[in-house]
Amino acid sequence: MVRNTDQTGIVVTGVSGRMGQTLVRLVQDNPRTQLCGALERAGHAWIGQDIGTAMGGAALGVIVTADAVQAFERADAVIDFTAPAATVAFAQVATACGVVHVIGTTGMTDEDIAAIDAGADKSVIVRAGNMSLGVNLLVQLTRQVAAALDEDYDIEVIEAHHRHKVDAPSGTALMLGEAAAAGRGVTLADVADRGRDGITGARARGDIGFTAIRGGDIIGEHDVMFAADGERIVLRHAASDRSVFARGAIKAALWGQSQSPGHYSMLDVLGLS
Ligand SMILES: NC(=O)C1=CN([C@@H]2O[C@H](COP(=O)(O)OP(=O)(O)OC[C@H]3O[C@@H](n4cnc5c(N)ncnc54)[C@H](OP(=O)(O)O)[C@@H]3O)[C@@H](O)[C@H]2O)C=CC1
Ligand SMILES: O=C(O)C1=N[C@H](C(=O)O)C[C@H](O)C1
Repeated sequence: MVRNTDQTGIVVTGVSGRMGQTLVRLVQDNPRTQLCGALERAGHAWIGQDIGTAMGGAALGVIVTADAVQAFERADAVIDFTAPAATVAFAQVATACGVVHVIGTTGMTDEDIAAIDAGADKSVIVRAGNMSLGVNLLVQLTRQVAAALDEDYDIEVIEAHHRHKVDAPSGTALMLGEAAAAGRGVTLADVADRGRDGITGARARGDIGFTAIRGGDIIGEHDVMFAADGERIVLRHAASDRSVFARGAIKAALWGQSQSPGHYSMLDVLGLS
């Protein structure tokens, strides 16, 4: 693969995954980006194969590798939708190689995020539980509606995803919960009600509740409900194609090229912060 210096060179991690394959296609289709690396975990069946043929199409001239250092060294950005442990490890390599790290991985602990942020004084990190324009607008709307309504309105975040998803609540649900809490001027950790089961007692005033549905091939649906006596407001986003997340991630990788080191969100990328 010969690097085209007119294009932003992108490495995609977890290339055999749902988001990995979507990203490979969209990076390849975007005239401003060049796929210059394809990563999978050591021992994966795709290692050593051309990513295009591994995905069932034409060869793209990029061989799937488990060597992150070698892949990141010749890139401008890495787009990473994998798993928390992998993302923490990739963050160290991205910082060492000076590439923009766009992180879509969810389910991270506070310790994982602190480990990733350790590199933010030296490199550009863009992380968001949801990279779509629609959800980031929904985040802003949620904050505004929560600020306008008092605690007579019970806030519930309801999310639905495919049967393979391993983390709950979703990263998006947590973003929406944070936005609702910020609108109310409270800390989410103090008011979050997650995983009701059994004799839970009545709902506490001011709580923000979470419900996770898992089934079939649902790509990602999120409702924020404000329920009061006599009326209900529901803000809703439904994704019907993973390309909405991939397009946002590519936008972040391009935007990150002209930023100073730091930890950014998709709201920054979209000018909504
Ligand atoms: N922020 C956003 O907008 C979005 C975020 N996501 C998040 O992205 C993540 C991935 O989602 P999805 O694509 O559906 O999941 P998949 O399970 O389909 O894909 C994850 C990929 O990462 C690979 N992987 C895991 N560990 C490593 C490693 N150490 N090195 C290299 N590759 C590794 C997996 O390989 P293997 O199969 O061998 O484990 C797999 O190919 C999830 O956290 C999800 O919540 C998803 C959509 C949108
Ligand atoms: O795992 C997924 O699929 C998705 N994960 C993200 C999340 O946890 O919110 C974003 C999107 O909803 C799809």
